[in-house]
Amino acid sequence: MLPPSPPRLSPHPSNAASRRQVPDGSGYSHDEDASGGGAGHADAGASGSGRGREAAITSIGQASWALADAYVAEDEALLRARDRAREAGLRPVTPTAGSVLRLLAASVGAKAVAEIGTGTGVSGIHLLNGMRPDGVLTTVDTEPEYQQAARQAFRASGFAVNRARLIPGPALDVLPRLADSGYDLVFCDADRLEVLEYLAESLRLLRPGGLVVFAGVLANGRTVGTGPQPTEVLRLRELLREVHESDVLVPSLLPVGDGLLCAAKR
Ligand SMILES: C[S@@+](CC[C@H](N)C(=O)[O-])C[C@H]1O[C@@H](n2cnc3c(N)ncnc32)[C@H](O)[C@@H]1O
Repeated sequence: MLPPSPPRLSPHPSNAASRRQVPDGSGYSHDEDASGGGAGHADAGASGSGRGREAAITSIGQASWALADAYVAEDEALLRARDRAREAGLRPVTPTAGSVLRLLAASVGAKAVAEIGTGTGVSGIHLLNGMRPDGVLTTVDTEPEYQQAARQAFRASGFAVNRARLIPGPALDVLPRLADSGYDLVFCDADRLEVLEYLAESLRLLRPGGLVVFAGVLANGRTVGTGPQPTEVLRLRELLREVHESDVLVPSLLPVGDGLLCAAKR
């Protein structure tokens, strides 16, 4: 059965597509051109055949993902930050992934969160929304102009200036300066080639019971793809293996957005 169409939950016009966007589990990342026929395109005329059944399932999947993203109801400040990310060619977390970050931050009662990859502040706002009212987000990015946009977005969302510490610079230079066991949650969303180093740093930064979260671990399906893959995909596979085999981590791989790998530190 198709999920109910939610008139009050329909995506904001700036999320809904001027381009046609296919919610296929990678949220807003997957654009389809106006001629249709993309990988996730439902073929209503083919019902009854195997292909038709598959198309119907895909269509239900798309509707479900659209509902999940729309359910979050992002406010104006978040939508503006999202627009700025799009203009900058960045790929922020999807609304659903953002809501998971908010949930996780709230679940651990996060007072201190470290974020690698500020972007224009989309994930940062979701994290701040879940953190304790006196919590501080420490967020690192190589690009000062993205951080300036994020600073404005945090202000527009109503967060006091002292709720966010924005540190410009390469993550692997900045992270060693952050305190051991000083963080409740570490969110990694920067350079996929460095994910193994981010994991090592996260284990040092997290208190016992803290959470580490990696965005984009499915790499648009390439992580499970066959054939030769770029180095960043090989790194992501190593990350998945390392987290899975770790004695100190309790992991879960959520097929949300482009894949959220979450793990609690024992
Ligand atoms: C996908 S965007 C982050 C999006 C953001 N988390 C959000 O959801 O709004 C990745 C960001 O990582 C930053 N970045 C890339 N390599 C980095 C590095 N080595 N150290 C710190 N930041 C880096 C980029 O400048 C970019 O802003």
